[in-house]
Amino acid sequence: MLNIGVIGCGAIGRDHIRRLHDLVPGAEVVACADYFQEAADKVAAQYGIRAYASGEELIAAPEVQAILITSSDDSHAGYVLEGLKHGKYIFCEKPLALNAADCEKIIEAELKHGKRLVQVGFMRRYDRGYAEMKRIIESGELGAPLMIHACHRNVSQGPGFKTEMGITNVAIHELDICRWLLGDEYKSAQVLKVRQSSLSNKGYDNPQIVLLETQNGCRIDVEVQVADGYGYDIQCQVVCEKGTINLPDPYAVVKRANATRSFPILTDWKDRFIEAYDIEMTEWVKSVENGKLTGPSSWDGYVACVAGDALNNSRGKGVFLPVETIEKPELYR
Ligand SMILES: NC(=O)c1ccc[n+]([C@@H]2O[C@H](COP(=O)([O-])OP(=O)(O)OC[C@H]3O[C@@H](n4cnc5c(N)ncnc54)[C@H](O)[C@@H]3O)[C@@H](O)[C@H]2O)c1
Ligand SMILES: O[C@H]1[C@H](O)[C@@H](O)[C@H](O)[C@@H](O)[C@H]1O
Repeated sequence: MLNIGVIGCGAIGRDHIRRLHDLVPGAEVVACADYFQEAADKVAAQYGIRAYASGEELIAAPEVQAILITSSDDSHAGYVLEGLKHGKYIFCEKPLALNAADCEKIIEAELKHGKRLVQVGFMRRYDRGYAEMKRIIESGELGAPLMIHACHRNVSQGPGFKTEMGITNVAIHELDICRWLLGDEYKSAQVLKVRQSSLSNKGYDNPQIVLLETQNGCRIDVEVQVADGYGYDIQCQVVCEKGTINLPDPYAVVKRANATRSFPILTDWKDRFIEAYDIEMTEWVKSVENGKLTGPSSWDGYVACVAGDALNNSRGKGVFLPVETIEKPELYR
């Protein structure tokens, strides 16, 4: 059994605890912590586990063999570095950090262990639709990929949302999945402010358009809507030389009534990617037990943040900025 401690008992923290407890073989959640003690106490009472007073105490606890970080974005890098100090396996929800500089510190600390200890929560890599798209691209049957048109639409945002988070919190998924699908790296990036939705009247840009160019010359555009008012809608089309590949919509029953065919659109990431999260957690636990992580690495978390930095720095400038990484260490090749 892998004894796991979870830092962050909010929406996804509780969802991952449920799946680790109910579904994932070989996993046991033994501890939790949250900035708000009541949140941790509630989860601890529900599962009969120990609530620690801080993330740091949980990380240091001898009973905790592996750490799951599901606290807010700005706390990730600090907890990952703390976990690495203790040489523990860490699953960190996306983003790995708020910027590339913090990711570099994580890479440096992980390299000292000579093995991978960190996995990043880019769960789309475990989604059946994206996996099949990658298989088709790699088979070469449609020729070279030329372009990706994608969109990432959320229903609404809570208080405190900022324009930059449209990149670091939201589009970060596309920044990972596009390079993974294409097997290519980014060359330059630019974010555009376009005509604003009246639903965005809360102090942040909505929509924004993310533009990327890859080293092989592919062009990528991602529409980022953080408040679309209608549903959680993730779309992706890869245009290849001899055809196109589309991410399937999630399963939905079609209703025929009142001279209309209709089907529901999901509103929550929890439901949209439920299968991907299940597979992600199962594979993570298996790979920790085998002593060899196989999922998205600190390097992947870093590259997404390098592109994210370029995008956020480009805002309002009207130019593409270069996406430049450090040399890729052998550990991540
Ligand atoms: N992979 C995905 O699709 C996915 C989906 C949802 C959320 N996430 C990521 O997971 C994280 C949590 O998201 P959420 O939707 O559950 O948010 P949330 O606000 O519902 O929960 C965050 C929890 O972390 C706690 N917290 C905040 N700062 C903390 C700190 N310094 N130490 C300990 N606890 C702290 C909060 O009190 C809260 O209970 C975010 O980083 C988010 O980007 C990823
Ligand atoms: O934290 C969430 C999560 O990562 C979702 O997958 C994403 O679609 C949302 O935009 C983001 O706020």
